[in-house]
Amino acid sequence: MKKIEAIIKPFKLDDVREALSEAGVSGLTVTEVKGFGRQKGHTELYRGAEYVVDFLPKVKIELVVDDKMLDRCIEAITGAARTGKIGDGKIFVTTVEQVIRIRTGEQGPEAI
Ligand SMILES: Nc1ncnc2c1ncn2[C@@H]1O[C@H](COP(=O)(O)OP(=O)(O)OP(=O)(O)O)[C@@H](O)[C@H]1O
Repeated sequence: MKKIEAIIKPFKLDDVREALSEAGVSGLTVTEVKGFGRQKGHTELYRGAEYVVDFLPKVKIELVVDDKMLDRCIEAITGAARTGKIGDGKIFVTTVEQVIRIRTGEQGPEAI
């Protein structure tokens, strides 16, 4: 099982959610976040050190999927979230050891 964390532009959330639903995703978590990448966010010099003084609002989508769904989900997110302009975001993928559905006690891919 894999966890996908995607940081996207907030106005792309509906498109990404729709694309992921079409890809067969059954659940996800969305959080409003702030951040900066290589090109956005301003830096300031203060006593010789650089400080970040500006964070841009972004949306973080988290979903855990079966391994065989991973590529399809990444394609859905990149296809729906891309504008081609800077700040389109990033996708991080990590391995998930266990998933438990609290109501039933199911574990593993069945619990996703
Ligand atoms: N290495 C990172 N770790 C954690 N979050 C990150 C990282 N890089 C980017 N982010 C998050 O992703 C958001 C979007 O990143 P962004 O698209 O600006 O990255 P970038 O590398 O500058 O890409 P681009 O060249 O397309 O602008 C950031 O605002 C931040 O929240």
